[in-house]
Amino acid sequence: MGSKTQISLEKEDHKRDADFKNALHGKSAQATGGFTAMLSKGDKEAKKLAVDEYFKHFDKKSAETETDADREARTAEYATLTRHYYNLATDLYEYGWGQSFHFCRFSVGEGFHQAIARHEHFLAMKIGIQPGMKVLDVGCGVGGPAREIAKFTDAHVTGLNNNDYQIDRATHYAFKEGLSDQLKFVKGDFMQMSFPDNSFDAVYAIEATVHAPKLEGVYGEIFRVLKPGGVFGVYEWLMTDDYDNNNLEHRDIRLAIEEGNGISNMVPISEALDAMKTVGFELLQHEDLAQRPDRNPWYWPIAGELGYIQSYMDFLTVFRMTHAARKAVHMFTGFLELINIAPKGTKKTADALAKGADGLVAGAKKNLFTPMYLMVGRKPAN
Ligand SMILES: CC(C)=CCC[C@@H](C)[C@H]1CC[C@H]2C3=C(CC[C@]12C)[C@@]1(C)CC[C@H](O)C[C@@H]1CC3
Repeated sequence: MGSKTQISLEKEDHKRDADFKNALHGKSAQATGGFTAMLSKGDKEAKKLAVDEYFKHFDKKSAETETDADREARTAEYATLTRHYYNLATDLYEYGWGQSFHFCRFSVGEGFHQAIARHEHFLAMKIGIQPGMKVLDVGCGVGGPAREIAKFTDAHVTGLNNNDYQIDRATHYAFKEGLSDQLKFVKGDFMQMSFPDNSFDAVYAIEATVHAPKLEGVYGEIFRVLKPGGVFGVYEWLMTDDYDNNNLEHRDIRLAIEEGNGISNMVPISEALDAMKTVGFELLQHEDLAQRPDRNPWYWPIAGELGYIQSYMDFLTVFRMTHAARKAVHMFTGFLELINIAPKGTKKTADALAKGADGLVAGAKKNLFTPMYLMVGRKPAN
């Protein structure tokens, strides 16, 4: 299951990606919410291409029949796979979850958005962000965490992202919140960053580096751009020690998580720890936060277990994640495709996300998977 093979990097082409974003998303990056954005897309052919490019890696594949070559084909195209995944999934994420694309712990009585923000503050605190620092957010999504951390710490945050549409969304939200002076969003592959050596005071990554074809590659780049003495903190998606690659049910769960979440190859905790040390970090802390004895488990919103709701406001947020609401989205998107309002592939994407969510819940309940393995590492001072 570990990835011992050497990975070659995908050649970047920023013009091709920007042209594709314009064709697929048109002006929808300025739309108010995820659902409105979903319905105001551009070229239907571009959508078909994104769907084909993404699902070619998963269609007709199963844990039973999958070969090493299938996995290698996915990791070889890690950047294209992830870029197209987010071309397809971003609007649904915003509609169903919000603008911070990550899970979190929940304390007693805490509302959904408050818990999400606290998870971000916790990481900012762990890496010691101070006012005025230059901080890098690796895989910044539409910038929810970067905005929260900029407001919370008064630092300057640069978000790095491989998806042009998400960069447009992030830039739009930062402008709307009057944060343009504190935030900047940059296009790029985190396996081959364009930043000079030693350019950031601190770096964080929230549930993003799982998209890397090899953790050593992305952690190595983070180590390079971090100033000596600077600290890196990450919430990593990993398979736990209970995961057994010889168990078909376990492999089924891992593949469902990978397909529903744009991941080419998810690795065990040991591989992440080794990668941190190999690239040179002095490991200050590592802990699976999913193992803390919280009354409400991290996965409860996507499990649709409404009994865990802690405030009336959360009902509206979490209702969208229940099986009933997912089914409604499935039927509605199917209908919109039929009458030619939504481009083909919208329903297929919604279904893959729902299947991925079931995989996440099954993985969590069987303790095979964690989305919040915290690692904090320091780059030694010269
Ligand atoms: C993909 C990675 C590495 C991180 C994203 C974590 C979460 C924000 C997403 C994982 C599964 C997603 C689903 C949705 C929103 C975003 C996630 C929780 C939906 C609830 C969006 C609305 C759809 O109808 C159902 C989705 C299920 C999965």
